[in-house]
Amino acid sequence: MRDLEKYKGIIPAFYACYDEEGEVSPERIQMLATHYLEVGVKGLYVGGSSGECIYQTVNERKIVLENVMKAVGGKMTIIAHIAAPSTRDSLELAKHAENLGVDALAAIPPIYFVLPEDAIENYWTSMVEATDLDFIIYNIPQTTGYALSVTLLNKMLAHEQVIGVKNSSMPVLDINTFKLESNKELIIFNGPDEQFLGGRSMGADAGIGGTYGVMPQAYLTLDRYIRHSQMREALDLQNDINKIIFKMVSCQGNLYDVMKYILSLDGLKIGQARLPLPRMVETDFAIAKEAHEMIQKLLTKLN
Ligand SMILES: CC(=O)N[C@H](C=O)[C@@H](O)[C@H](O)[C@H](O)CO
Ligand SMILES: CC(=O)C(=O)O
Repeated sequence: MRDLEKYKGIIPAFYACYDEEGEVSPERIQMLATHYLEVGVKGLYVGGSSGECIYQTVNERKIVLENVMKAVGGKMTIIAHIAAPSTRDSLELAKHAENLGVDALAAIPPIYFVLPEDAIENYWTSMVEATDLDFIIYNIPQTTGYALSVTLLNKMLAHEQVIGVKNSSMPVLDINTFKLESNKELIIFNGPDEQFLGGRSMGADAGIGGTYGVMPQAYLTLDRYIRHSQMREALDLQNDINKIIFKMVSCQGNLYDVMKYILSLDGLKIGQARLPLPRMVETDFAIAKEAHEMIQKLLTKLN
């Protein structure tokens, strides 16, 4: 039986860290990873959507993971997202991640071409077979165009290494369905941060999220309320979190660019989001500052 306890908690999706020229910055990666270790989150999810993996070369993705591991490896749970457009590159990243000693691999389905389900199964299975690591399916239909079926989930769960799903589809019912219809005990990570409470209430064991990185303490508290069945407090806090997310996404610039700017206001400089992700426009800066103030107020209230 694999140890699933090490995944049960708050796992921020790690942001891409660039220098002022837009190059992957080893120093900034180590600085940001160390920051999250000090905040006390359970682990990090490296190289996913928030890590801008889609816009990075295989070599850059390796540098990112190497520096995360250098800073916090062995001190927190590390999940490496290793899906790349080709199976070939994904396998290279999988083996590299295993050599670095990460805890688990995660992968989206193949992107761009709409492929039949058996091609998706083959893609994931090659990654599972490439290493001995735990493997997490990443279900995010709104960006990949493929919604995980219970049939494929159960085929994948037949592999001992496949331990669960990071579920970013919007229906909370999907989480519940995967829990009830799966043929073995599995771990489910809530994806949409706006419904962390909903996902956890309907069976998610943990969370991996894109906005945890700008307010990890808020999600740590929310997770604690849920574990202690303080549902009234949990809903109030989820609402406070959502007002901040709604504020951030009201910017024209991409959410990742906005969150990087917000982190920079706290001295955590990790550059800008990579194009073609839209950068912040002039009017966004005041909105992002407001979001930053809302975060500070919330954290003060929680302390
Ligand atoms: C579509 C998407 O990227 N979803 C992320 C992961 O599940 C979430 O963490 C969002 O970043 C978050 O819920 C903000 O909308
Ligand atoms: C947002 C998220 O979970 C990701 O980076 O994939």
